[in-house]
Amino acid sequence: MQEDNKSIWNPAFMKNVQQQQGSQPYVFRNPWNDSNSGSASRSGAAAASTTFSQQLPTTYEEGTQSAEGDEYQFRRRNSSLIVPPSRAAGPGPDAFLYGSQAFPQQNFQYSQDFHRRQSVAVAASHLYSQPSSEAVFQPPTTPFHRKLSAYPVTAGSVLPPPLKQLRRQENTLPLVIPQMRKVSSRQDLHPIVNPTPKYRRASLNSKTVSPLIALTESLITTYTLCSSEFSYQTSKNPKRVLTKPSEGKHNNGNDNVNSDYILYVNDVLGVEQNRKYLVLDILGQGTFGQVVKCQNLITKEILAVKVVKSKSEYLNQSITEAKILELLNTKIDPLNEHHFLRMHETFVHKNHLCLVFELLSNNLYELLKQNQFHGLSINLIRTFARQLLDSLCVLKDNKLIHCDLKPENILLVSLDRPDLKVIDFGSACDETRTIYTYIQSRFYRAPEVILGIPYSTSIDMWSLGCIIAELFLGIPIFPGSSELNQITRIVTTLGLPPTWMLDMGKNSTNFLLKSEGSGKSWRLKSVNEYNKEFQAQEQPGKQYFKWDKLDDIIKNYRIPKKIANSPPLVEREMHDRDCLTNFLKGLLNINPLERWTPQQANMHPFITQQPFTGEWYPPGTQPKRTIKHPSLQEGTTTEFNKLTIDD
Ligand SMILES: Nc1ncnc2c1ncn2[C@@H]1O[C@H](COP(=O)(O)OP(=O)(O)OP(=O)(O)O)[C@@H](O)[C@H]1O
Repeated sequence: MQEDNKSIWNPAFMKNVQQQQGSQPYVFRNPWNDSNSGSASRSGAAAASTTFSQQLPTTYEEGTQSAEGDEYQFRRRNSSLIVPPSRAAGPGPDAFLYGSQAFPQQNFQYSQDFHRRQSVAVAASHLYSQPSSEAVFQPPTTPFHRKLSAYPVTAGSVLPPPLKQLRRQENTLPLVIPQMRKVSSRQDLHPIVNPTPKYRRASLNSKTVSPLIALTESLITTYTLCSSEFSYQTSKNPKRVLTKPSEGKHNNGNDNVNSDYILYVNDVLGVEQNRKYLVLDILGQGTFGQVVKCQNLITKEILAVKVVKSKSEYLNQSITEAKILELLNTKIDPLNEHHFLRMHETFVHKNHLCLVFELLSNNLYELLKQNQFHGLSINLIRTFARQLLDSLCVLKDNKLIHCDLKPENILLVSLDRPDLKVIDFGSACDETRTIYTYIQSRFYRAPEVILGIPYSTSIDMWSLGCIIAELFLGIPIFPGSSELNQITRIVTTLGLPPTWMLDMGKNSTNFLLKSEGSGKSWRLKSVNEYNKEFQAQEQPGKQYFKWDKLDDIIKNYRIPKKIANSPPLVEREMHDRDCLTNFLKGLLNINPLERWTPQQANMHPFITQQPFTGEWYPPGTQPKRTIKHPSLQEGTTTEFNKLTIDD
C-alpha cells in the first residue's frame, strides 16, 4: 500500500523535467561568484514555480463560454449561493506534485512552460555566447564599454540593442570587431574586479554598499541618508483590498452590502494584545463569510481565519460550527487522526466572529480544475475515499451529520502528500436534531432531502458517492440546474426511488406524478408539465455524459493515454472500474435505508483491495433476490429490492 501511495505522489513531471535536463536540476551559476549559485538556484526554482502557475490553463469557468465545448460549463451550487464561494481561491502551482496518471495535462503544461523558459534563456545566451560551450564572446575593449560592463571589453553586432544604440552614439570610437577565443579556465575570462570607488554610497553604519543594494534592499536607508525628513511607516502603505464589493455600506462603513467585513492586505484582525492576526491574502469566500490567510503576530504562525458575516443568522450558524469543531477537536478526535479541520481559537473583530483554523491547501474542486476537469487515477481516488470514510465513520458513531460535503469542503493538508481534511461544519447537526429541510449543496443533495423525507447520517454517504464519482469523471455526476433537474438526473441514472419514499416525501408531488390506475405508479414530470403547473421557466438540462446509466458512464469514460497503450493496463483499469461502479452503487443507493454505512463501505474491495469477483454485499446482508410473492399468480415473480439483515 505504501508503494501504491508513493507511486501516486511521485511527481512524474519532475521526472520529465529531469529527463530534459539530464539528471541535474537546472541551476543558474554566476561565473563571478560561486558562492551565489546556491541562492540563485533557489530563486530560480521559485521563479520556475511562479511562471509555472502563471501558465496554468484557464479552463472551464462557471457560466462562461468555452471554445472547448459547452458541455463542461455548468454552475455549481453551494449552500445558498449560486456561484460557489471557494472559486475565489486561486489555484496554487504546486498541485502539480501529483502523479502523472492523474495529471497528464499538467505534465504537458509544465514541459511547455519549461521549454518556454529554456528558450528565453537560450535567446539571452545568444547575445553573449557562441553555440560552442567553450567559445566566449569578447565584449568591447573601449573605455566606454568598460564602464558599462564587468565583462572584458569588445563590442560587435551581437550586442543587445541598448548597447548597440549607445555604441552608435559613440561615433568617435573605432569600430571593434568581436573576436572569439577559447576559454578553458576562469582566469581566461580576465574578469575586471573594480575596487570600491572612492565615493560609493555609505550605509548608516558607514560601511559601503553597492548601488544595487542601495537602491533595492537598502532603499529606505538610502532615502534616509538623502533627506533627514524622510520617514517610513508600513501603516501608510497603500492597502490592497481583498473583499468584493469593497464599498462600505454597513457597520460604520466596515462592511460591504453583503455584510462581509472589508478586508485589506496588512490589516490586523483582533484587538487584544495576544490575539493579533496580520491579513496576508484571501483563501476563499463562502456563504458564511471570507477565509483569509493570516499571520499570528505573536507566534508568527501562518493560519486561516474565517471572518463571518455580521448578520445574526450567519453568526448563529457559525457559533454552531465552532462548537462542533471544538467537540471534534477536543473530545471526539483529540489526537487529530480522523481528518477533521483543527480550530485554534475564536474572537470577535468589529462585530465579526472570527474562527482561527490551521492553514490547509487546495480544495478538491481546485484540484480537479487544475487537472482541466479530467478525473483522477483510481489509486488516488481510493486513497482519498479511505480518509473520507474514516471521517464519516467517526461522525456516524457520534450521530453527527456534516450536511454539506462537497469537493470545495475537502482540502488537501499540503501539496506534497495526499492527506485530506474535512472542513465547513457550518451546516452540521446532530442526527436527533434535523430541523432544517433545505440542506446540502444541490449537486450533492440526497434524494430523501429533495423529496422531503426525514434524513440521517446516510445523506453524507450520498454526497460521498457523488464526490467519488466526480473525482473519477472530473465533473459532477449530477450537475442539476434546479431541484427538478437534480432529481431528474438522479432518476435517469439510477432509476426511480422506491414507492414508500415517493409516497412519504412532502415534496414528491412537486417533481413526480402518481398515476391513479391500478398500479398507482409514479413518474417524473416533464419540464413542460412542471412549468405549466408552477409558472416556472425550467429548461431541459444539458447532457454532460453520452450514457445515462452509472455502469455505462463509468465504463465508457475515456481511458488515459498512458493506460490505453498497454492491453494489460487496460484490462486492470476495466476491472478497477467494475469494482468502483459496484462501490458507487452502494453509496448512491437511492433508498437511504439500504445505502451503505461508512463502516460497511470500508469493507468493500475497492477500499480493501481484496479481489473483486463482480458482486459484493456488506457482511450480514443478503444479496438482492428474486422472491416469488404468494399473492402473485403462479409463474410470475417480483423483485424485492430491500436487503434483509440476517440478524
Ligand atoms: N483552513 C483553511 N485553509 C485553507 N483554505 C481554507 C480553509 N478553510 C476554508 N478555506 C477555503 O475557503 C473556502 C470557503 O470556506 P468555508 O467552506 O469554510 O466557507 P463557507 O462560507 O462556510 O462556505 P459555504 O458557502 O460552502 O458554506 C473553502 O472552499 C476553501 O477553499
